[in-house]
Amino acid sequence: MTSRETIPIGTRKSALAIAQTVQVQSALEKNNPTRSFPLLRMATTGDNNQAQPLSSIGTTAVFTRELETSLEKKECDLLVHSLKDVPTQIKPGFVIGAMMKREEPNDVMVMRPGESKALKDFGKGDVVGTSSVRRASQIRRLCPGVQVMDVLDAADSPYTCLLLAAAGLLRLNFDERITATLPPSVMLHAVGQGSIAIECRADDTEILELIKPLDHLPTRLRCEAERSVMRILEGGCSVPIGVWTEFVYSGAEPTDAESVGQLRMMALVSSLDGTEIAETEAVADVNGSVDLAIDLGRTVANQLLAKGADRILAKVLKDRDTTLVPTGTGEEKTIKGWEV
Ligand SMILES: NCc1[nH]cc(CCC(=O)O)c1CC(=O)O
Repeated sequence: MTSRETIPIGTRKSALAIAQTVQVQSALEKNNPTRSFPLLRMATTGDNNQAQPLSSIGTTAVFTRELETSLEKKECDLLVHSLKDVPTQIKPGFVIGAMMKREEPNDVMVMRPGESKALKDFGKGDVVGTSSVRRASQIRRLCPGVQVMDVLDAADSPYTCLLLAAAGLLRLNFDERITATLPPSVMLHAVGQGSIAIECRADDTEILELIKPLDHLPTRLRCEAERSVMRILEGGCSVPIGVWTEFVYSGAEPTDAESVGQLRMMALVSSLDGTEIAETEAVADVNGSVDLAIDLGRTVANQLLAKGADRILAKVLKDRDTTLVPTGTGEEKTIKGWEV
């Protein structure tokens, strides 16, 4: 087969999606100066139904399905996604050929310019803006009495703060709007948060070779471990699972960026009101092996199940059907989406 000169990249149209895709495009252009990588921009089910609950339009692949159809029809040869949005079970015939070096995976707090308030001082009267059930349940647990409101709900701004992913803000050059970065002792981030995934057809060896240099092993190992936890727990649906992964070293931290020590993972599953929680952690020598990273995820998932995660998840899924969620203030609100 002759090598392709023009390699279209499929992407969503949002500002964040385009910023991420341009990052991939630049890296590919740099490594392959004789080839071109035009962008093919598409709207997805998730983009077309922003006023509707994600749960009512289907919870899986709402941001990836149309892109995969286009990849299948060979209208494009690779897709760029936030790894966080990619279902843990990839459709047969497709693979994540690269997970790019992870941006800061943490969630952050954004307040009005010049304002700041420590989360420990949050309570009754404070309104926290987020559409994520994972962030909402952890913040309710940490700050009893706070009101959590969907970001889409507010006409004017009643919020003390918003909770968002650091990665999205950094990629859109809103660094200065970050009031505080939340460490894992405060909030565990979403599975895969902060990494960009490049998806291609599983049998397209030419593209697999082309994107291989963009795969970052430490990121791959961390994210495969995280996705393994989710795959076991979710049963196909988005649920409030928070994770944290890091490499730990017995001696001094090595200077080699690709070096991987022991992989440590923390994880939790929380009820929507934050009152019930299963949390755990584990460490394993993964020796650069994706299979061993996946095993660590399995161990963590089983520890969570032993601590009652299945009961909490069953309740969360039941609450999702009614879409009414207690806010901790005695009121009930409708969750518009099931972003994690
Ligand atoms: N939920 C939508 C979404 N999907 C990916 C990101 C940010 C980038 C990333 O997590 O890698 C965001 C925004 C956010 O959660 O604040």
